[in-house]
Amino acid sequence: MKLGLGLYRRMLTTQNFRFAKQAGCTHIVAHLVDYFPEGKLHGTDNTRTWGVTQNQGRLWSEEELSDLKRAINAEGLELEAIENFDPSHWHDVLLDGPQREQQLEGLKTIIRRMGKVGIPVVGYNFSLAGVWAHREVPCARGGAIAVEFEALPEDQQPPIPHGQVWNMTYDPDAQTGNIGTVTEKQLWDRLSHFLNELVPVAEDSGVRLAAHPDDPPMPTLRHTARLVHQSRYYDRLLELVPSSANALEFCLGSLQEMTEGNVYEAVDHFSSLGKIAYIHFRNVRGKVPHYKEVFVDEGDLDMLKVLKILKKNNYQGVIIPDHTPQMDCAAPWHAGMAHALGYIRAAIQTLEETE
Ligand SMILES: O=C(O)[C@@H](O)[C@@H](O)[C@H](O)[C@H](O)CO
Repeated sequence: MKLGLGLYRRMLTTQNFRFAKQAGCTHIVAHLVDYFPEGKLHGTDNTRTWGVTQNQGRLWSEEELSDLKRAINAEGLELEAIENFDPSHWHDVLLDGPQREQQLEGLKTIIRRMGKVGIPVVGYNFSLAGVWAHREVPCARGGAIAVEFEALPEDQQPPIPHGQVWNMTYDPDAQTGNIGTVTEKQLWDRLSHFLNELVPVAEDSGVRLAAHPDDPPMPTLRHTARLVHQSRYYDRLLELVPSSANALEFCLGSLQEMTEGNVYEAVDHFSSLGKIAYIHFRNVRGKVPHYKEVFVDEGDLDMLKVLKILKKNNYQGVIIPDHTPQMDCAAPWHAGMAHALGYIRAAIQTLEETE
């Protein structure tokens, strides 16, 4: 098992690479979409989104991907994954819009470039409403600020406006109105087309596509269906296009928030199949429709038990904390991460010693 750190676009700096190295990480997961400029997962509602996407008509170039990899390698770390496509690269893939085929070609180009540069994984979240309706509250130990989700009744959930998807605005000049209702069948058909097109290219390029489950794992949100809101839907996703390149960005927190299934069994099942590309290692209290994110050592999930199962199945991939509560100090994000990384590293070392 390898320890990694996820860094948002504006945090991809030498200083943060060193921070990761100092905390015992060997790998970096890089977010290239410019959300979270303040370096934390923040709340979202009708008025607050993840912002406007910055890459309209501009695919990530081979040069910028290799520059990033080089900068990370220079600090003695590996670049394991790019997490999330930019909505400006694939909004019509998600929304089944007129530019769908052209955008799929763009995604293929990105994957080929990643393969050439040697970045082995791209994490994606096939979701229309995205990570929506979290509130920032002091809900973790000692009053640490973290996010809480409490589902609004369906009729109070605002539909997704035109020009917006996955909680970001890709077209600030879009006409008024909204995308209306999207059914489960429509969404699975869109995913199926996406995977059929992309998985063969990923396979040829030596890149794995890794699916994030729904966060929050509600069956619908903002009148649009969700895909993986129970762990069994991960099986359905994998069966659509069987390939080693069709894999999972396995988010323990999201799985624990689901109402059905057993997370330990899911960890056992998907890790024994070799389907986990990398892991979001975070903890929560509660389940949908109401849960809170908490420190890794105070949630409902027994994180050590999870690691033992991974070890039993010889999981060799990367584990990142994903996000943590903010700690009260001059560097709230870094302190939260250092705490989680220290916890995971100690647990992995202990498990390795007992071999
Ligand atoms: O990094 C974060 O803070 C999260 O928002 C992500 O884990 C997110 O859930 C995934 O990237 C999927 O969009």
